[in-house]
Amino acid sequence: MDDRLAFEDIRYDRPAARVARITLARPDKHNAQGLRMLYEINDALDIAMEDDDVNVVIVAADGKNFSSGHDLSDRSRIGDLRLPVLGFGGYRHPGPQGHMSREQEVYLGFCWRWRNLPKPIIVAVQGKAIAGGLMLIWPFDLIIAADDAEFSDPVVAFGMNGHEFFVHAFELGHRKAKQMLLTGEPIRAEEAKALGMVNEVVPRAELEGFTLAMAEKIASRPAIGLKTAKMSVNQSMDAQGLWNAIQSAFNLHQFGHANNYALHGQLVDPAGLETIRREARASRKDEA
Ligand SMILES: C/C=C/C(=O)SCCNC(=O)CCNC(=O)[C@H](O)C(C)(C)COP(=O)(O)OP(=O)(O)OC[C@H]1O[C@@H](n2cnc3c(N)ncnc32)[C@H](O)[C@@H]1OP(=O)(O)O
Repeated sequence: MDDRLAFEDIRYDRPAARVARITLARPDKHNAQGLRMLYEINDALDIAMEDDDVNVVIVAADGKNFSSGHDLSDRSRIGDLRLPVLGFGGYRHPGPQGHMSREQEVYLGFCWRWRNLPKPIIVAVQGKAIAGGLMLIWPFDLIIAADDAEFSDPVVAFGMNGHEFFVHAFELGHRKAKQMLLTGEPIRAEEAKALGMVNEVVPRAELEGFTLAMAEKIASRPAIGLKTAKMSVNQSMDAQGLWNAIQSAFNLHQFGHANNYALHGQLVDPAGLETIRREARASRKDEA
């Protein structure tokens, strides 16, 4: 057995011929993404890419919510878990310098790498995908949403511009991107589909089966056609300046952390967390 399959925060399985599936498996924390989860996803994607019997990958999540974003309680450090795979280096520098290196590795680096992998990757989303949770969705190719899915990036409340893989305007159009960021409010599944951000919306109970059926259909096609079609669409977005836009926003993101560091002695404005939690509680009351 491949040693890398001994995962803790995800599962890797093969639910159908030529289909691999990665499942986020921390439902008690709403699939908050600590370093371990991010490195495990990266390893699992490597396994799927190296396997010539896999044509398509599904990314799914256990539990009520797809992901609550970065694990705000994670105190592990790059190098505690395994050697860095992208090697930006400088992770141990204090303050914003080291923080920027770490975010280049585990957020920007991973997301851009995942976005450019040669096989199609389909994400199945239910419940909330908050801030960094979008980084486990937007790098991938097709998005199937349950009818209860909602997408938000409320981190302006932390004094930040948004999460680190800044493709918001490409995903939503510039006006909706601004609304999402400036208000912190979620975009729900049907609206996300109308905006072209989500491919299909299905009842929650049908999410797994629908996604698997689509994956099997795609997986029956030749790998070279899948790879070149994916690359061609990606390159048309590259030609519109996607990568340059992402990097510019990443630099502003680092400025935001440095500013918070200077003002609050930490990388985010601590008042923001309470704002986000209060608004999440209020939205649950509205739903009840
Ligand atoms: C640039 C920055 C990017 C980022 O991604 S920053 C992170 C942004 N995300 C958030 O701020 C999300 C905060 N979490 C929430 O708003 C709520 O949670 C939810 C709406 C997701 C769920 O609410 P409910 O159903 O009431 O569950 P619960 O009691 O709040 O959470 C259950 C357990 O999950 C932990 N948890 C939730 N989100 C995170 C997280 N992002 N990082 C670490 N832990 C998290 C809690 O603390 C708690 O834990 P325990 O059971 O031990 O008390």
